[in-house]
Amino acid sequence: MTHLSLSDPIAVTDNNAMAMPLQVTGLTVAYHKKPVVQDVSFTLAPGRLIGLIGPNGAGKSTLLKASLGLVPSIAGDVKVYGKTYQQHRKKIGYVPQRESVDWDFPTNALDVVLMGTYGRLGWFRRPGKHEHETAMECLRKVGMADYAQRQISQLSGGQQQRIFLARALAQQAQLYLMDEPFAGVDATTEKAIISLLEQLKAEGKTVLVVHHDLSTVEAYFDDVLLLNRTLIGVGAVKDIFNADMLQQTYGGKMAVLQGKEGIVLAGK
Ligand SMILES: Nc1ncnc2c1ncn2[C@@H]1O[C@H](COP(=O)(O)OP(=O)(O)OP(=O)(O)O)[C@@H](O)[C@H]1O
Repeated sequence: MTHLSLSDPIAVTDNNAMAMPLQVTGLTVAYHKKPVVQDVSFTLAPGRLIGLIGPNGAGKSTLLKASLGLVPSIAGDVKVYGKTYQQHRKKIGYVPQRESVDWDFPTNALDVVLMGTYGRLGWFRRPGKHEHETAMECLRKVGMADYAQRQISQLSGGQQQRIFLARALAQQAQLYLMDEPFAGVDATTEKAIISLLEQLKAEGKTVLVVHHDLSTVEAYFDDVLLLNRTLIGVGAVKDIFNADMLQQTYGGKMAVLQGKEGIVLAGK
């Protein structure tokens, strides 16, 4: 029998070397027995910005929440870098819808961003100097350093959105799931957010973004997921973001017009 000494190289077989950031297979989620996401399967590749597109009530938020284990699924499987969400929790950063949060909670902006560092700290360790510096750096990146001590209830909607992004950045995740980060923000904030997303992509991270403005999809994203309870399509924007696929996604609710400036939706 041979024994390894401490100086021997240890061969590690990494079964997950090729594991993708997010792999969803046959996912079905129901509220009160009514399926709102049905048999959805897709894989997200590393270093991509992906738009999750679909009409109101299509199941976009539910799909994100189910991927994170925040709502139970009744069928299917979700793998994050080849493992369960619980095993790779630290690799995912989640930006929920702004309305889903109690902004009257008495805390300041810096503390909200510090919460992003908790996952890396583990139990019983309080954030120290290093975590404070990380949180301040993230606030700087979203242009909110001057508001660090401000109560979150006293921030505007767009500023709250930036704080959420800073918190996600502080998590130093590999995969980000963002629920409408552009909702209710002005043009300057929108530009700041998109340049942040591009930075994350340049670092090899994957960002899935629920997005409603069809006129910016081609400019912002590499890929799209088209959802209306079932998955209508997934792929590169240039391949599947077209009037025909959008008609299938939005159904009779909208007329999809191909204008000079891109896709235009008109209510019927
Ligand atoms: N907690 C819940 N309990 C019961 N039904 C729910 C719950 N959350 C969402 N739903 C329903 O599930 C469906 C999908 O909702 P979801 O919020 O995932 O859609 P969405 O695509 O994100 O919509 P929007 O674009 O309007 O934000 C909707 O019909 C909604 O009413």
